[in-house]
Amino acid sequence: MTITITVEKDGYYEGNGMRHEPTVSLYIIPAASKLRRMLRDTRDLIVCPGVYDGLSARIAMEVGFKGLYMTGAGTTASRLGMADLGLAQLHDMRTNAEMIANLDPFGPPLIADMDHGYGGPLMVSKSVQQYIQAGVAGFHIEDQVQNKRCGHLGGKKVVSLEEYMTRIRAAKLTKDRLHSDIVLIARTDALQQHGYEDCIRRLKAARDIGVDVGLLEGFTSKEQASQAVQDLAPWPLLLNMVENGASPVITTKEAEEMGFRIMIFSFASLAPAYLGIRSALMHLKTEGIVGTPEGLGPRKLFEVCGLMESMKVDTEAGGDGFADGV
Ligand SMILES: C[C@](O)(C(=O)O)[C@H](CC(=O)O)C(=O)O
Repeated sequence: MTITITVEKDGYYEGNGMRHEPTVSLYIIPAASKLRRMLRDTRDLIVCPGVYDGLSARIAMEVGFKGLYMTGAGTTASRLGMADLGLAQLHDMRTNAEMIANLDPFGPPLIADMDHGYGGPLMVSKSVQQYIQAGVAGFHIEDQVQNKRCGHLGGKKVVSLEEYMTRIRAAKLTKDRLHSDIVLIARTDALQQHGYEDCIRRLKAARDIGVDVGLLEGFTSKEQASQAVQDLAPWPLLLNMVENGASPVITTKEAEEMGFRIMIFSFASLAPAYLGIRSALMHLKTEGIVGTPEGLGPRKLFEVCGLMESMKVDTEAGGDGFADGV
């Protein structure tokens, strides 16, 4: 059966000879659909810097990245002041992701860390539903045990393939039930404990359930990274580049040549923030002044955070809050 739908200029559409009111916005493309289309319609590597709060996300958008990645390590460090040891819960992760994903409705899609899904299949389902409702475009879910840790630390443990697949199935079923385009990314941390072949087995099992993208965490060599792309082709793979972590340094150019489709840089904002803040505070301690470069006053920082757009909204609505500027 062929259904022809004609969308009219006013957004109404015709179907079965009748005019229908649009039930979905024709103007804002959901971030999940945007990301899905980027994966499907281009061959480009989608580069997503890791962001962990509103300011780091705003900076990444100012620089013009086409995608963003919300790091769980960064979220845990900035919201809880703790190390990436499975301490952030669904609430911490979802509220952070929701804020970042909604900073600019026309902005870059956000891929978010979902750790192990925060529990059994029921919790995974709840997590997926909340990420969808938060406007997250894609997320990765892994096979580490509940007492998880950063993928670039030693001593990681993973659950059995069977248990991991219950998480994956719960995620896929929830996505389908909610008719969401959210991009599912299966991550395996099994390399340390079980070796490369087991990782490929786990990722293939996730792929066969209908997961969109694979992530093998903690490659130990460039050859291994390249091999994984070939072993799983044409299934798209995501590369997590953590400089000074467990893996060799791989640039975006090299990742693109290897055939990766998405690349995240988990510590892209967190490490420079540590260096920048520490150096400024050391200066304050020793010199009695922060020493902020000229031009970097409150106004500049607020501009990065949408000052002009906010003023426009008020003025267009007839408000006089900014009649005399700021
Ligand atoms: C990708 C990751 O899950 C993250 O939280 O950003 C971390 C990054 C890290 O802690 O090195 C991970 O790789 O486990």
